[in-house]
Amino acid sequence: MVGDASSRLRLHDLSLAQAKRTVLEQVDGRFRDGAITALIGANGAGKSTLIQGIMGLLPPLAGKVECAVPKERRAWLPQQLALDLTFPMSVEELVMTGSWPSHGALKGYCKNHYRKGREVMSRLGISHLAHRPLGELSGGQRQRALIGRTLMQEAELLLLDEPFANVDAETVGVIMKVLREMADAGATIIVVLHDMEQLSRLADEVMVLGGGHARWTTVEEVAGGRADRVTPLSLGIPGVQAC
Ligand SMILES: Nc1ncnc2c1ncn2[C@@H]1O[C@H](COP(=O)(O)OP(=O)(O)OP(=O)(O)O)[C@@H](O)[C@H]1O
Repeated sequence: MVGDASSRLRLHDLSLAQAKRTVLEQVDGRFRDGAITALIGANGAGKSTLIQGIMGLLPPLAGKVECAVPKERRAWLPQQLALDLTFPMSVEELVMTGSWPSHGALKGYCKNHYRKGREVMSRLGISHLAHRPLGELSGGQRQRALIGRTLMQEAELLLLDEPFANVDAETVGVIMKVLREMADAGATIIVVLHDMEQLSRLADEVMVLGGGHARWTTVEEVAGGRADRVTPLSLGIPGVQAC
């Protein structure tokens, strides 16, 4: 069942491949609306692959992704290394592009867009950087601007791939606060994380990838270093299955 109040993103027996090589098999699960799910696993376990599959950038080998979040409310923040932010654009211009998925890229902005853009930059503490070119930002400033873009978009499904890599501690705190506020407003958030301290601070639920499969565990299990030994859990969400 898809589209009920509790979970607008579900994976059914999902298998994904990169360059014809199977990376993940039979991944099942529901991602709860309003929850932050940490996606963890060793390098090469398939975390980015799963994110690409959920975003529809990688067609399934088998199974399916069911997502009831409208396309214009889905946002994906790739790893910073994968981003080319050298093109000539200011922080404000980047944030404003968050309105494109729902408003269109060619219509121009009205004063409400600009007001909202200013609010978003203020919330992230980057108002003073509004006219700074992206190429002149630090890693943390850049990440705040990118999160600002997703706020401008009013993202209801947000996938973030290692959002705290190369980011200062203050920015980590600011971004965590904004992500929690987005989740409290009902957004479904999935975050690839490597740092267990960040996971403990941020995550409500945890999906572990390894050996080509996924399983659900809890923050407590991961914090206790037992994630590799837990049996699949439903995390209290009826119907969640794990491999
Ligand atoms: N574009 C690609 N072409 C071919 N193989 C790929 C491609 N992208 C990823 N892979 C392979 O797919 C597997 C899963 O990679 P993926 O990037 O999803 O892992 P990850 O868990 O995100 O790793 P990391 O923690 O290092 O970012 C790896 O074996 C990787 O080499």
